[in-house]
Amino acid sequence: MESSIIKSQAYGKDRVRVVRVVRHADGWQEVADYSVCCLLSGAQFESSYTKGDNKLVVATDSQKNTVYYLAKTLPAEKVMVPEVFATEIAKFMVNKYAHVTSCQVKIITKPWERMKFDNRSHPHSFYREGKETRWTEAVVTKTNPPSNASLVADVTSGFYDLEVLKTTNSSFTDFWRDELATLPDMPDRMLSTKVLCQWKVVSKDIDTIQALPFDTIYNGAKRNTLDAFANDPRAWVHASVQTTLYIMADRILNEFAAVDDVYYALPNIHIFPFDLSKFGLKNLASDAEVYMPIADPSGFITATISRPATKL
Ligand SMILES: O=c1[nH]c(=O)c2[nH]c(=O)[nH]c2[nH]1
Repeated sequence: MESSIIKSQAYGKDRVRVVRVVRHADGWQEVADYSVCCLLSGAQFESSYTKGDNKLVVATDSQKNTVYYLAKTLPAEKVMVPEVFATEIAKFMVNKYAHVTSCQVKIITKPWERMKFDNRSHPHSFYREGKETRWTEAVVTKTNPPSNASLVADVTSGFYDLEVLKTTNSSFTDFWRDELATLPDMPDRMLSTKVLCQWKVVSKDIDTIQALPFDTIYNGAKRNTLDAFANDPRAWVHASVQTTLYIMADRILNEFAAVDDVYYALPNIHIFPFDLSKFGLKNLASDAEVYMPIADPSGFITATISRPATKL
């Protein structure tokens, strides 16, 4: 047992729930609602695992306190953008504690939509529209531990549980045929998925990363996802979830130079026409109007898409 070695370790506080309100003089208010996970790493923590030595252990309780402390003391704009808040927390940890060489902060946001009445946005009332959830994970690392000399940050951001459905303009035909293939060609089908999309910005110094337009990238990723799903003619011509995924990611990479790669996970939530021929009713192929959603199993299409390596 005692000859075992630690291959990696990280510890901290998960599910730190914090709500930050920004109150403007004219009565307009903003809200950010977060669940934060903060994890510290460093070789000197090994003795807390192997020798029962807590001397260098920054209590997870203290890490939780730090999240609230920073939510109050940072300028509001550094708290309201989750990517910036995550990098601020991680930067604070690696700067304050010499023996912390890397800090990983994940923030899940609870999206509150501002209420609108007669097309006018309400100054301080919000509602939850869908299940779609934005999150981010920032990792800040000392380039030359244990010195504080320089820090690099990697940020991965995304959203999950964006549910979409279209009732036509999707197909799946001309696939591999053998004795195990029973699925007929589907030249026109329903398509439904629950989108998980994430994008990565790698190895930047903190100031460069914090200057990126994270809200714009998030809104653009969502817009491109929906637009490619509903409108991109290539998704219709090539016709598979795989093609739709590639088009979505390609559009995000083309629009946002700061994004290094894009990952999607797209379950193909099957909704098949219900065979009513026993009742003398035509409800298959082009006659389909009544469908049965299939809870399980679903297809599951994933890929990470990036730019081609630049030639030197
Ligand atoms: O878009 C699809 N891609 C597949 O790989 C596949 N496989 C399947 O059964 N249906 C679908 N649909």
